[in-house]
Amino acid sequence: MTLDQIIDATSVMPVMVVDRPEDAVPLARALVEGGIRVLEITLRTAAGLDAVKAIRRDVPDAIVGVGTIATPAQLEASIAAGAQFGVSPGTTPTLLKAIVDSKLPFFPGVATTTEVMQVLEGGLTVMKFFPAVAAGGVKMLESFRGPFPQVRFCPTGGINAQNAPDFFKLPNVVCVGGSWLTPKDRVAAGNWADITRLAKEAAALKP
Ligand SMILES: O=C(O)C(=O)C[C@H](O)[C@H](O)COP(=O)(O)O
Repeated sequence: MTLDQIIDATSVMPVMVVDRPEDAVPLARALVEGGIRVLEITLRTAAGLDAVKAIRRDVPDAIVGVGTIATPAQLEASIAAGAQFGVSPGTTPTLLKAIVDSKLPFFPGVATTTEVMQVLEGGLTVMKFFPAVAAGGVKMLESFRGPFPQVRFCPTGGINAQNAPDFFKLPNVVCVGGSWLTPKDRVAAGNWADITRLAKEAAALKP
């Protein structure tokens, strides 16, 4: 899959923190049922890569990416687990080189103009803007448009159903990411119906 195909399939990208491996497949199914197919599984928990493998195997309609990739070794492990794309919170020169070499569709994280320029040096023009609200939110992305009209962003961090529409109004926003679709208490309780409801609401946010 190409990065553009992934972008076309997404509007809100759920940032999933999977604590219990057995939650991965039902959680992914609940999101897909609600119309959210492009999923980011973070490496914040030990279960992350096993969750990717399980969802790739059992939820064929999902498009599965790995988030929180911070090192080339994590990138390699993500590809081995079946990641269809990657996401990082920030971008070091070492990680950028590994991303470019791997050819894996990727949303490298940036929060400043210098970081945007460093990622552009690697030839990548789609970036995760993180932490979106704390780093300047809508105003910052509007300001990025002047010097970087070719760059498209997936803002993540502090975004929810209330403020997401403000981001979708920006021409340089292709999707938004967030953890609000997968509240910890709902996942812990196995309340998949509620997750499907949140996914349906989120899927309707992008005009
Ligand atoms: O773990 C990662 O890979 C990250 O980069 C951070 C997440 O994308 C944000 O923490 C999600 O933000 P919230 O929606 O505000 O919870």
